Amino acid sequence: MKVLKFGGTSVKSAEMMKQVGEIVKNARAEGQVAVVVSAMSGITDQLINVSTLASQGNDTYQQTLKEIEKKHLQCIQELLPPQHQTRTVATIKMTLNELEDVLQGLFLLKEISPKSRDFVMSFGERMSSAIITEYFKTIGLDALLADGRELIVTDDNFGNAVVDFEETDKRIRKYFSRTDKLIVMGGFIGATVNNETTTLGRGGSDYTGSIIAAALQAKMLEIWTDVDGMMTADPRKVRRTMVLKQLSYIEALELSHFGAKVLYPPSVQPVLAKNIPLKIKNTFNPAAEGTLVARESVDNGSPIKGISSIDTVALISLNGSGMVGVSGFAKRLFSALASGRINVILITQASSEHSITVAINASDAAKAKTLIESEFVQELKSNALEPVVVEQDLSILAIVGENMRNTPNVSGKLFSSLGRNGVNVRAIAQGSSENNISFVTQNADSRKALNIVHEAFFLSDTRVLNIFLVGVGTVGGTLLRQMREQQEYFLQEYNLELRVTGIANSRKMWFDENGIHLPDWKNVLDNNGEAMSLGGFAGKMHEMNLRNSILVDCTASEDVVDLYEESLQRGISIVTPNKVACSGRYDLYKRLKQTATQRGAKFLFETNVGAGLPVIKTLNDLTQSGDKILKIEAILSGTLNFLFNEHKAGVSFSSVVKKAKELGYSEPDPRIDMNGLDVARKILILSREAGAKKEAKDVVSENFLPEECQKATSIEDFFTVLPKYDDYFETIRSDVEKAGNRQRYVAVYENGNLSTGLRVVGPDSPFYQVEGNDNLVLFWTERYKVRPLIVKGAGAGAEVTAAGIFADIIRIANF
Ligand SMILES: NC(=O)C1=CN([C@@H]2O[C@H](COP(=O)(O)OP(=O)(O)OC[C@H]3O[C@@H](n4cnc5c(N)ncnc54)[C@H](OP(=O)(O)O)[C@@H]3O)[C@@H](O)[C@H]2O)C=CC1
Ligand SMILES: N[C@@H](CC=O)C(=O)O
Repeated sequence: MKVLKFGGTSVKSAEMMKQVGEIVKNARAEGQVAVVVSAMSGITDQLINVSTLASQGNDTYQQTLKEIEKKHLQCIQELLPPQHQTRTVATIKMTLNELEDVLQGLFLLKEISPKSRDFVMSFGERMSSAIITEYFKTIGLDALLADGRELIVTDDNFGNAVVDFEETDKRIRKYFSRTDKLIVMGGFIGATVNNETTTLGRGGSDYTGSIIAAALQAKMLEIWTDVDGMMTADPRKVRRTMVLKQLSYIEALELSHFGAKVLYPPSVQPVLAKNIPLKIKNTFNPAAEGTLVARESVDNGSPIKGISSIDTVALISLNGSGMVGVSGFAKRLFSALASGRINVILITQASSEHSITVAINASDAAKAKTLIESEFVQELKSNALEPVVVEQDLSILAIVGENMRNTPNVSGKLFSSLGRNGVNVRAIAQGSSENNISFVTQNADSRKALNIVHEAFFLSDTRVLNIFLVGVGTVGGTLLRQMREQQEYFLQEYNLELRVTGIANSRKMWFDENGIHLPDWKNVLDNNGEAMSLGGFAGKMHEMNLRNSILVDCTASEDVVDLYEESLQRGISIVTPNKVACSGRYDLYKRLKQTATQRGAKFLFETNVGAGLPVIKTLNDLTQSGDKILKIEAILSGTLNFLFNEHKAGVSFSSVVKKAKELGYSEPDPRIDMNGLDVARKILILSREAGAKKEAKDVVSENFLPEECQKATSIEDFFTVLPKYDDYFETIRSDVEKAGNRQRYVAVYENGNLSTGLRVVGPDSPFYQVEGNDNLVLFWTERYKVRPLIVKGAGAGAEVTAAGIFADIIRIANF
């Protein structure tokens, strides 16, 4: 004997009932079958609605009643051949007349009891089972309709009736022993010994199937629904979920308790007790393998089987020194909650015994608080207890799996992945069975947390980086092109998905949680983008709340820097070539680094010095390995070096400056290169990274830009003024060249002193042969005392800078 239970979506229409007919026919061909059906999808809610409206004296219930009738009659018309329709239509009409009478009674009395509500709710299953039984007969199945109320005996706890298994099993066995026919019955409903209709709780049709299967010692219970099986997580909230092939009863129970709606939790118990396998199958896709629930858990390559969540949770905490060492507090707390029939979902108590926290349904919070306050009225008055604390807008997430038992580092992996992404955990519970670790987070973090944990346990070989890029100019635009070219490579070779989820320039911003199609970013931003505001950008990025988020700042703006601290606080990493933050006030630089460390986020700015060259990394490697920096001497401006190398006889200085801008070497405003500010910022950053507590004012900096150029009102204006000084620069250049020397702009950090300035260097200087837009950095250290450690190469340009930013982004993936 096999018991097949079909849910509401499986019988929602004539078309679906035909599909059910096919499935049942195939099963029947292999042996004895019993079928349990739910009400047609949506009908139970409509029945609750009509009963509420009627009991409120609102006659619009009649309208909904008509809709219920229409849906069933239409189904009959589409499903049954004409000669079978009359009898079934008559049955349904009679049933609906009975319902109408009951509703009329509720309307007149203006009241409803749990008992009459159960009676009204029973009509959904009664009608769907009657229709499908008739249909089965038309396709050659020897179907016989059974009424659940004659077989399932319960107490009178209406709405959630408790089954009398002894009597129920007896009746089921007797009923089935009298016939070989295909028994069809509506699930969800039962009756008391006095024949009062009861219901078994929402989702109770699964339970009916399980009760029948257990009573008949069936070889299998199949739950046919609208998904391919139990998933590793809710697919509406998590992408790339997987169907679980096999679960143990315990795992299925744990997952369904914590919100996986595929299975109604009580339905596991009867089949578990009889060791009857349960299979979850998809009526819409019968070929899919489904999920088998059996005694044994299988190894699926992960210590956990799934993650589930409940999003309507409140925490209630009882704190106070009066609890310490005093027995009976917990008992009184739980008795108070039980007296209000309040279900406790999670419990935590600190070993100091100073506090107990329970998680309950949010809708019970006010009632729970009142009950607790009245139970502990004396202790609260005497301050032995602090006022009861209620926290709302919370979610519980649970990871579930029998293989967690005795597997070290499951909780380590769970909480470190959450911590790295800035998800705060409010409460934790793990049973000693180690089947489940539950934790409480803010509602706003629930979806993100699900994705983080899912990725950590099921997609450990695949990671997603969600990138929010502000600044899509010379460097940012090149970065987008490089990422587009490498996206496929990272996915294939490293299972790393680079998803650009937000972009902005100073005018427009655009977001796409699924990743912006990079070949089109410009069009999309220009044509679809909304007006840019930094508050709006940050707000949207925080609202999206995606795991592994990175804010990439490719502007030269001070305002964008204002976004860093809150982003890091929220666990969003920062990658930037913008030097403003690290060369601004020392306390901001320090705070950003500390916040990143505290929040498990990264703050990476390798391209602040030397563009794509590994200057900061080299310095960090030296200091972290215990070396001591004695001196840093460096050419740090690619633009200035380019100017000194390309300015030749017959080539005007101003034309070379223009070229440096066109080639993307200079700052958006080239005066920042030429007045020495860019180099001053870089040497300041290196000194800070070497451990010095320095401010911008500590850098003695030489500006060789004529005052009129400096004072130009705009960049355009600057380029108009600059040619006036071509002769001035040419005189300096030719004098230096005549003497066999070259000009260089050199920064030095030594003995705590910082300076930058022009130098005339001869062929014996290491700076003489630094070509094009190259940088050269000499690190003199305790270990590199005789000859310095040298970093050399292109120190400016969009390609190398974007590559350095890209490398920082990838470093985050590799942490
Ligand atoms: N070029 C190089 O070799 C190197 C550059 N860097 C640094 O890279 C950064 C970017 O330089 P680069 O690409 O040349 O500059 P660009 O001027 O070409 O691009 C700047 C981008 O930032 C946008 N932007 C400016 N202000 C804001 C704002 N407040 N909000 C949103 N977007 C803004 C601009 O938008 P819009 O177009 O609308 O104005 C533009 O998209 C600079 O900090 C520079 O110091 C670092 C190392 C090397
Ligand atoms: N403008 C800078 C670019 C990198 O910071 C330079 O020329 O070095």
